[in-house]
Amino acid sequence: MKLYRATLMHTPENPFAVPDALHTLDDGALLVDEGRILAAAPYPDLRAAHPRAEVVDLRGGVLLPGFVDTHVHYPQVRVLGGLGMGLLEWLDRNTLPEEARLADATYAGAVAREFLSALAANGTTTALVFGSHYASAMDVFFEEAARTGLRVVAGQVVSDRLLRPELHTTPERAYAEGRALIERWHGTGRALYAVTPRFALSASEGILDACGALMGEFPGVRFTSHINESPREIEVVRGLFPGARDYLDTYERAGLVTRHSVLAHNVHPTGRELDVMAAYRCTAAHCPCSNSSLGSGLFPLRRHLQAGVHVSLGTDVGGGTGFSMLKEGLQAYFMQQLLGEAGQPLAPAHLLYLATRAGAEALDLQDRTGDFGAGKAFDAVYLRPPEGSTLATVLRHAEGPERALAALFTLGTGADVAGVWVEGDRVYQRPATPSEVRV
Ligand SMILES: Nc1nc2[nH]cnc2c(=O)[nH]1
Ligand SMILES: [Zn+2]
Repeated sequence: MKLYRATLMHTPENPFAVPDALHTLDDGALLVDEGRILAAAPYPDLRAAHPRAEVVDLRGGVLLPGFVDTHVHYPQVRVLGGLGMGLLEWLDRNTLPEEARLADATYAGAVAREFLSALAANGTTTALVFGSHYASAMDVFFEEAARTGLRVVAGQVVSDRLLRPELHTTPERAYAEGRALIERWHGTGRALYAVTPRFALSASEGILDACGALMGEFPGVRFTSHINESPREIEVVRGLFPGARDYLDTYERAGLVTRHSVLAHNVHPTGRELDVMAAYRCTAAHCPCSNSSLGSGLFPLRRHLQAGVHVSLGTDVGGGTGFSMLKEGLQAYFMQQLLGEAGQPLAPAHLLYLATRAGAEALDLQDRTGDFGAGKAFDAVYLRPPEGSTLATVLRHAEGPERALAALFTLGTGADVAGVWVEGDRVYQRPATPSEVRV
């Protein structure tokens, strides 16, 4: 039994729905046994009740639930920073040539290790990972993920048109390879499988039906894809599916829109699409850095919330600008500010919820992770800025927890991540500098 003593902040409830959803404990503690949280309470109370528990002293920083990144591409870590292009040109010139290199499983293994260590180093403990087009690269990925201890929900990406020939498969092969991967990896350790057609633009009705067949046969499996990202992409999809009511319908008609579906972007939805997404209780994964970088547009968060659509956050590496969910939170805030009257004002509690609990809900993992409630796994990120940094100064002078949390999102980076745990296992520890005591 361990007591993690720290300033605690979490959002066990949805701040878009209830007031006072931000829970904080200044000198708090989590009582953890075998990776599970038994209690969150003021440190003196838990210490008195459990005098023999080992204390892990994390004072001087803030302990948050581990971040949940609901849209991030494993094969794209090496092509981050491809600026100056819109979505379709960026795919052709920057991204797909790299994705083709993952045909080599040794290359894929090196990329997987780089990708997973970047997730952990940024405090992400659970990720919905867009995979590779190659089944061999997915086996390598799941093996490496198991080694790190991170929670991953991931799947082979499938496409059968309009990319590069070496990235294309067939409906039959997509089904057979998907089935084998699900049987090998879904529910193995901390991994789950997500059926993942790249987007309707690169998927025929036949391959979407093959995806639907997998979803029908394996009810616990998740679904993810892209939707309504850029105006040009939407126009091409309209031409490819003349019978579809809209972009969502290309997935809906194949049985791919469910409570277990996470659709990335949705920057340009119609009213019907929002209503249908709300009815199925599926999620829109908002990727604000990617939308800014690729010039995709300003995400209509308020329209999503008004329609009742659940929204989570994703980094969209490599269309995005890195692995930091703090940066995504800040960029989400900026974009709502820029929308003026049409924007949704975001308080620090909203940013924390979007980066943690909302992602857990998107993946239907809210009983396991996303906040510090009793019974949840101890999945956590310890943010402790280096002495002398601007963030350390601002935190020291912050008037109250909301201001401290706002400072973490405004100024925090990967350099402030001092420790990360999944189910009580430490998956990242910042290398000690000479002036720093290890935690
Ligand atoms: N942002 C983004 N959008 C996509 N649409 C289809 N593929 C991709 C991708 O790799 N990144
Ligand atoms: Zn993406």
